[in-house]
Amino acid sequence: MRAARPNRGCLVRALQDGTFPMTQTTDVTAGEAGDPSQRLFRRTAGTDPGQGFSALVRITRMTLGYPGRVAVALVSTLFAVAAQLSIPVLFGRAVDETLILAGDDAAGRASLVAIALTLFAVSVARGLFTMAQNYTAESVGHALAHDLRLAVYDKIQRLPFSFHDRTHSGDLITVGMLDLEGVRMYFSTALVRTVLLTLLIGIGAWMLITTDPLLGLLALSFVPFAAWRSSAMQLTLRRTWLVLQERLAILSRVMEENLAGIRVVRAFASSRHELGKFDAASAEALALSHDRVSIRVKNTSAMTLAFFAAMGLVLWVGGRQVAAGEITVGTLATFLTFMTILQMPVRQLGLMVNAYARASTCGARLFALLDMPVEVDDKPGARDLEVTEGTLRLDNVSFAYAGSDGRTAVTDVSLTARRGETIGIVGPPGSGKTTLMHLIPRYYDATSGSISIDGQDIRDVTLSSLRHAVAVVQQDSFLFTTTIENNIAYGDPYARDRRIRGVSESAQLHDYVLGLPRGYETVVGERGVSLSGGQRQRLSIARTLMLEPAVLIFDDSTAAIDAGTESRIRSALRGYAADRVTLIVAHRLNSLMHADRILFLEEGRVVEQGTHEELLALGGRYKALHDLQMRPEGDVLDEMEEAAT
Ligand SMILES: Nc1ncnc2c1ncn2[C@@H]1O[C@H](COP(=O)(O)OP(=O)(O)OP(=O)(O)O)[C@@H](O)[C@H]1O
Repeated sequence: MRAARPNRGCLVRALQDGTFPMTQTTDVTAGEAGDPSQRLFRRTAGTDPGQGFSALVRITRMTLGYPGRVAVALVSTLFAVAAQLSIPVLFGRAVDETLILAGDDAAGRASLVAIALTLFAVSVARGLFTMAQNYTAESVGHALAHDLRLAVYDKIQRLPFSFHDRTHSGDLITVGMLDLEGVRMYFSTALVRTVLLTLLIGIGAWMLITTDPLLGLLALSFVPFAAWRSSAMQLTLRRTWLVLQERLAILSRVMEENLAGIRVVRAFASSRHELGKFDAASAEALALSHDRVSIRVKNTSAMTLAFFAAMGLVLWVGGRQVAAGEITVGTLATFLTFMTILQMPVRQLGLMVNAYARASTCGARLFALLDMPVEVDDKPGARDLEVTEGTLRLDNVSFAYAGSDGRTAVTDVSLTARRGETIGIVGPPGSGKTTLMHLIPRYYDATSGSISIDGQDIRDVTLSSLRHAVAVVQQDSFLFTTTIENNIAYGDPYARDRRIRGVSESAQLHDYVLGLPRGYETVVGERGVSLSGGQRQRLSIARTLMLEPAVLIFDDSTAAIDAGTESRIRSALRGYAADRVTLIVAHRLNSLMHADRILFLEEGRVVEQGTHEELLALGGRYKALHDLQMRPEGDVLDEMEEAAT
């Protein structure tokens, strides 16, 4: 019976409680319980205050790595504040001078002109210093972001496969883009603005209060309210922004999955169901966006009201004082001008508070990623692998994936393969063939036992030398969006054309490429010419053949190639295989029955091994598989029908 489709309400609820129906790998919370590092990527999860504070200290220290630019930014801020504070004073004096100019007083006029010119010069200076402050502060942020971006990229390259198994690539990209942005803004929006606002409000308040305490307090009365509302607004906006980010991430994953699986969606006529998922995610994002606009509008209006109320009070009280001759009109103008100047920075105080909050959480997440241990890495003092005899040896190798509760995917596998030998590995799906192959180039480290090449334990040699010596033609043949030639020469960008053509011929790709209008210059990959599965696999084989490794692994990499082409590839590689150990994982026995030895894996263990003939004579699992594959299809179907009746 077909399960009922979830209605829209269910989908919205599912989005809210994080149980949105998606594949396991796309669920942001997947694996979180067993793996604390995954909490790193929950954007709405709170950061430990201690971690947040140490992140701020660390960003500040990193910022000091650009002392010249930091000094220029801070000095420019000081001068910009000084210029800004003198504007209301000069303006007040200009007003008083104007009033004194009742008669045609030449000296008074000259003084007014001098004040006007000074005011102009101070305004220009203020503009120039503010420009220098903004430019240098931003440039410090960008330089820091550049360094961190490289560090994040480098880290992602070095993090173990087990980490990538559990982590959605979109989450890593988010850390590398959004979190980095939060850290980038720290110096200009948090630190420099703190200096600016402290000086501006501090010195300004002192100037006003010493001039007239009552009027000064009235002029500053809007500051605490505006600062509070602005900070509260920004922090609320930030919280909703984080939720919005998660909603948008879900939206983009729904879209990504739909694009990647467009054929499945169409084939199952599920467009309406998929549209429902997308609609639910989008409606959530829309509702949040409305909330955000409403928060912003309400708070901005409240701050404007507070400012004009304070201004009204200053005018009322100040006007009475002017009438009573206690202060001059110029002094009142100074107070009003100062309020106008102070208004914008105070209203933006929330941005500063937000910049601290953002930098602390973004920084904590970013540093958690950067500080993550690289499980598979070079040992201190590791030496390059030296291949002499070219012998590969596995001694009682076992392996369990992280989070598998100790259930081993590979158990006690031992094997010795000498140069020139070909070893076939066969077994039912999930029996551990790929896992075993991934232990040899150290994509994962064996949980117990050891693997060595020419007597050197692979954990004692450098990873780069090991991966030059062990090449894997993967199950999934990933192509870069570039020419066929560049894709083949990926492991050796300076390879001569002749060599590229040679490996392409061995992989039975050459004739196909020559048939393309642009030949080896044809661009492939996501947006280029689409190659068939078999052509992609042949390209992937050609790319690996460029490496001249000591151990060559074919991980079910000829499954999409027809038997005739595969046999031609095998013949072409005969000489090549004589110079190295070749391991062939395959489901089709035709692909490996020529091997010198064949291992039959079941539930991670080698249950049978020998040559093709020996295994047939043994009459065990290999023979059963052989009989199944070699029998005419009709016989198998008859047998299945018989079993069913
Ligand atoms: N990255 C992973 N994380 C956790 N478990 C995994 C991972 N990859 C594979 N496994 C599990 O390890 C076991 C062996 O998988 P493996 O891919 O090695 O089998 P296989 O024999 O190569 O299968 P197939 O023939 O289908 O390619 C399976 O139970 C599988 O679910």
